[in-house]
Amino acid sequence: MSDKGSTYLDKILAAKRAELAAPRATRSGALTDRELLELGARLPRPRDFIGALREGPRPGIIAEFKRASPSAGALREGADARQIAMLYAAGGATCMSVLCDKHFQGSLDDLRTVRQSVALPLLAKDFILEKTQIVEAKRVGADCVLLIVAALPAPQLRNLIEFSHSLEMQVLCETRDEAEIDRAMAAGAKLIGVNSRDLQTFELDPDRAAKLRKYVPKSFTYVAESGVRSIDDALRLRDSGADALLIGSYFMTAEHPGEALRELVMAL
Ligand SMILES: O=P(O)(O)OC[C@@H](O)[C@@H](O)c1c[nH]c2ccccc12
Repeated sequence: MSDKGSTYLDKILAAKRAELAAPRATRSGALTDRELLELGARLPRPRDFIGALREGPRPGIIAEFKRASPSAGALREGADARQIAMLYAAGGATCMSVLCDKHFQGSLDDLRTVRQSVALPLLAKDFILEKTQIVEAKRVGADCVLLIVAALPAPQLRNLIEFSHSLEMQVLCETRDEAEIDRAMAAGAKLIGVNSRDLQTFELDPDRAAKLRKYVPKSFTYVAESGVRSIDDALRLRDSGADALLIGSYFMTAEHPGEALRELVMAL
């Protein structure tokens, strides 16, 4: 891909900025920081996403609802968020992730549907650039939000982490190298993800999450994100010391997503 040097991530972020700049129907669109905090604080208290990963069997599985991806196209025709969520819960997922961005054919409505269907802690998987998005994610029932280090300058990253924490929401801070891991930890993240897929090119480096494990102290919770395509892949990541595995496509493309998940959980 990459016309004129712009990457997948650049394009998705540009689209997200345009979306955020457009007049919004939601109530939180034009609020001050203080009003946002007040609004967000009144919403129901989130579940303990990190606690579930640390207390459950290791590694915990964060099973992702993902209709499509820019690199692979549609993963599951007509995927139903409620049905998949119930299969994931019954199959033994520790937590769930729901893709909310339109480039993945996702939406906040999917997250709301999943929240109404299962009691698992939920991650809002979106490209978050501002506080309104965190309040909106909380409003539809997210317990944790994704913040991508490569998408956020350091002060903004710290600010969004603090804001999430003040709403009692947790943050999965996504990184791709040692420098980004350092930035995530310095910004106050407790849950650190390493994405084995490069969001600039969507290329997969299957060993990345295992290789970078050593840069994150055990007091943090470490998530290996993307690229699990077999039970062997999951076992390798377990053996590298990942606390949790974030898996989408493998389950979404399985004939029986709940069975594929159950088999994987049994093997770990
Ligand atoms: O489908 P996979 O390879 O199992 O990957 C899941 C998840 O890690 C991936 O969807 C993801 C990780 N970080 C992201 C950031 C934005 C969008 C998507 C992602």
